[in-house]
Amino acid sequence: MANRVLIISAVTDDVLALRDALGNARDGPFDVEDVPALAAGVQRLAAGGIDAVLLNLTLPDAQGMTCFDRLYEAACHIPILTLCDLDDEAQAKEAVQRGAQGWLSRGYFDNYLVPQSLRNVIERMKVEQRLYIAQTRAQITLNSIGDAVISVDMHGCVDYLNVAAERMTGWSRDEARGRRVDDILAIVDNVTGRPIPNPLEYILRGDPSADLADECVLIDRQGSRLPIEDSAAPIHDWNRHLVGAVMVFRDISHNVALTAKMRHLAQHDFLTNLPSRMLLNDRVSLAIALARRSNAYPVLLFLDLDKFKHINDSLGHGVGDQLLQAVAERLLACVRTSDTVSRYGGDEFVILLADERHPQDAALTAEKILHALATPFLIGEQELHTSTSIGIGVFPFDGTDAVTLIKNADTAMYHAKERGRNNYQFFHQAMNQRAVERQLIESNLRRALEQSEFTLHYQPKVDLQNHRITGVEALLRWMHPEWGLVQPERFIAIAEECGLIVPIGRWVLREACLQIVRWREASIPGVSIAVNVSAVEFRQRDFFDHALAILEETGADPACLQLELTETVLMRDVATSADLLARFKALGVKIAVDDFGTGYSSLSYLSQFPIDVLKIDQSFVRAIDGEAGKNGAIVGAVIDMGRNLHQRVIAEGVEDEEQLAFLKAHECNEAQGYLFSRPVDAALMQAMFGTGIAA
Ligand SMILES: Nc1nc2c(ncn2[C@@H]2O[C@@H]3COP(=O)(O)O[C@H]4[C@@H](O)[C@H](n5cnc6c(=O)[nH]c(N)nc65)O[C@@H]4COP(=O)(O)O[C@H]3[C@H]2O)c(=O)[nH]1
Repeated sequence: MANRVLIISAVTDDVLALRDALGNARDGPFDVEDVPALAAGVQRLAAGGIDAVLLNLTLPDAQGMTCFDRLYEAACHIPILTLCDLDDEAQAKEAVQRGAQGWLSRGYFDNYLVPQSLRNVIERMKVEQRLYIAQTRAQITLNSIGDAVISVDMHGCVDYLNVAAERMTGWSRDEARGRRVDDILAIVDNVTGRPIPNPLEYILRGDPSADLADECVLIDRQGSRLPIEDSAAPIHDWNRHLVGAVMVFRDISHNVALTAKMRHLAQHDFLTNLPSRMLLNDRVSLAIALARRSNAYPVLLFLDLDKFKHINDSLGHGVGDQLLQAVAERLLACVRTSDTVSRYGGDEFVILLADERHPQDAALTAEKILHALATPFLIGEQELHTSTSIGIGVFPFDGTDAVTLIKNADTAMYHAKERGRNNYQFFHQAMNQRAVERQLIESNLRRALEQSEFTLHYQPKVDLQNHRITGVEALLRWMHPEWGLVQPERFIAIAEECGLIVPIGRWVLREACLQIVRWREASIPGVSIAVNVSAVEFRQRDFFDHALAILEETGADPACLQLELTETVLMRDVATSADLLARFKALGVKIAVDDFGTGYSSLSYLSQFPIDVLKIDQSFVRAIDGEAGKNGAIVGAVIDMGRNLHQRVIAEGVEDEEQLAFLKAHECNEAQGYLFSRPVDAALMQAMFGTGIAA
């Protein structure tokens, strides 16, 4: 099929032959003024299937060139040939530059160019144009994608870079072209930092399956490091011969940063930013593995803040959190950067001294920590005092794996707590016996209720003006069939931890109410019995309902029942406590604040509760040391405060006459202690009501 060529010519004679040769062409003559019409015509014809446009380049000046521009524009997608004099090659080249896809010498026509040759030229030009379009499209695509593309020839020399590759390597296409690819970028393994051969080399060597590093880093012209993900593929010619390779890579710094952030979050404590329990385990395992090959003795310090719960409960979690952050900072300042300070949970911290050469040196670090935490913390307006108990476990003596080592350091920490807090203890095997005993007590406690192994003892409270018994405190005793009498100090805390305190507390309350009724029936009416209520019990939603049911069921007079709660328990949730106390008050039940002076309660809050009795903690009473002493001053102040708030003040743990004299001198209302009587069983107590108190 013949090609359809549009011939546009200002002078017709030199293209007439061509027109004749092609048979189906259209032509001029045309003038400059005709250009707009021609442009419209070209466009129309282009849509109708013109194969090529032949322009006669005889318009010499700038104005003429502008005309050509318009026509090229109108003939978009159609190959444009330019006809010119051989002598005026420069002019023809300019036309090509402006958009013509080729040019023909007028000499062709003078020599009677055969139509077939012209058709070949047109066909070639059409192919070239298609190639041009495809190439342009590929070029635009390659430059608009975010991935970098570099291709090399068979010698590994760069022959192409897209814009992203220019940006990421720091080399422009012109600068890079012809250089070896290794000169313009280096790739190293992100983990080992060792250079990795460029994947293009594998391809050129015919080894596309070679193992490439998962995490690699590109080093650019300036030496900056950029994490990348790459892939490479061979380039073949039409004979399927390898002629080069292309590498595509992308900047994954954002992903790497995100992954690192997520890993950090997973491995660190949100509040203090210290390594979490999980990361600590890894570090301990690693330290143990390294220690096996060196002379190191990794040491673990297990820390628990003393009385942190009091601070958290009475001053709120916000203050507690800030204190933990401040403690974390001080701990970090006590160790080397190669050591690990981790938050193990709540108020527990574990420190790994990974490279200790002399295990006994851990004692120095422990002392440093005790000293660092001894300075009060200023949180907002509050000056807070805390201390810590530290357990120390040393590899390999106290455990040869992370779990055992941490567990034993924890056990040693408990031992430090039992030793009066604010001290450190190295682990030794005997401590494990203590842990075993805890376990044993817990399992036996479960049985004790069903087997009726509990009983209540009573300790009298004495009016200091007339030495009359004003009431008693009920104190739980556990008669174990094999172990004999077990004191509350050995089992109450364990019962609280495992939740058994709830059924045990209900038993105590029922038994105390039954005793109120029994004494009433024995003609000793109006004996007030104080019952200890632990935090776990008080927090039970149905605590009030159960207490009410017990009062109703036993028929005990609520006015004879007194609930003893520590200030910490009351301050935990002030609104709920106030509500609950108001409900008990409405029944006629009395409220006493136990262990007063040991918590952090704000007096303004305390004054909001309907409290009948303040019980001064026995630690203050025991240390009454004369008017000038600090504890004496505290006891005196509490007595004054209770009097002003119209509350009765009871001093606990009164053991000697000197204490009694001091309390009397300060007009303390009541006292309780061995000076008057130890806790005794109900029968002995009943006898005491008849005979009175000796002291
Ligand atoms: N050194 C000395 N100690 C004196 C003196 N006078 C009384 N004590 C002891 O001090 C403790 C006073 O009870 P607490 O402070 O409520 O402290 C009680 C209380 O917190 C808890 N507890 C006892 N019974 C119960 C109970 O039924 N329920 C709950 N939740 N806790 C109880 O166990 C703690 C210890 O009870 P106990 O061993 O019976 O110890 C009693 C009592 O025997 C004294 O002059 N000198």
